[in-house]
Amino acid sequence: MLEIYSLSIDVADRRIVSTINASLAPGQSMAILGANGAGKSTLLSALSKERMPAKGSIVLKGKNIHGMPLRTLATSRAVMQQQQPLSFDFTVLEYLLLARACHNEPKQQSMLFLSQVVSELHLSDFLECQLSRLSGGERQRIEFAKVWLQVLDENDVNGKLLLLDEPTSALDIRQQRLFFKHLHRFCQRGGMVLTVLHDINQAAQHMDHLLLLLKGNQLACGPVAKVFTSSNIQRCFNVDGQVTWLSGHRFPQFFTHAINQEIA
Ligand SMILES: Nc1ncnc2c1ncn2[C@@H]1O[C@H](COP(=O)(O)OP(=O)(O)OP(=O)(O)O)[C@@H](O)[C@H]1O
Repeated sequence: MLEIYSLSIDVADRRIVSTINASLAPGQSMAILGANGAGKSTLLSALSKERMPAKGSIVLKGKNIHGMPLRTLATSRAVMQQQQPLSFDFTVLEYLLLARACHNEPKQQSMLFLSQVVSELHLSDFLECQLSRLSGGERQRIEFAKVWLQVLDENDVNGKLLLLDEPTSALDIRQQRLFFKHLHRFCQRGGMVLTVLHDINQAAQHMDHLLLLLKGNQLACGPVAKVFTSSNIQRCFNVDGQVTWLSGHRFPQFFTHAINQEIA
């Protein structure tokens, strides 16, 4: 379980995120939505312990993450940033193996877990490739495999947390669908996913819960059906439009009004 209590975050002496309260149970997924500059990445950086909050607490499996030994934290949650800098030109295999550094295990064991993830995410063909020669979308698929591999253990991914910052930004439409299929499987096995997404309709289709941020404040948080409303989305993004439940679909979608209608 992930619990966030009254979390506020300052950056350069300015309050960027205020009083966030949310929770995520094993098996659940949540998207953080909001306009550019709303504070989504800042919130994610505090949840990953990269940034110290000004107020509030973040509790993972009943323990405050700020009192947790680093190895426990590293094996309990993994973070996929928007862009990972390349320090060395690893092969994909070498790069993925870095994810196991926090597990005190023989290399043979690391290789077994790696094979499991690589086969599940259909990445076998990339293993011998140099990371620097991959396309943006291919690289993003490898980064996703890396976070999955980091938290995997004998109990699979039960109770483990993935924190993802725009994980589909470079993926084509087929790869996006596959990505959400994998994410769904991760949650079915008791994993938790908290992700920043820019595509609000993708979030409404694939996530269980949404956290809407408006200028660093929590505008709404809860199940998609409750939170993904025309008024919330209009307010959150300052755009005219309407939420519609299309027949034959079990999720809502937001359609903006024609641009000339908005201007008029
Ligand atoms: N290092 C920093 N120093 C000063 N201000 C910062 C710093 N990092 C972020 N900010 C400010 O914090 C606010 C929130 O930034 P953040 O990156 O969290 O937004 P976001 O919702 O992720 O935006 P986007 O959708 O554009 O990625 C912005 O106004 C940004 O200018």
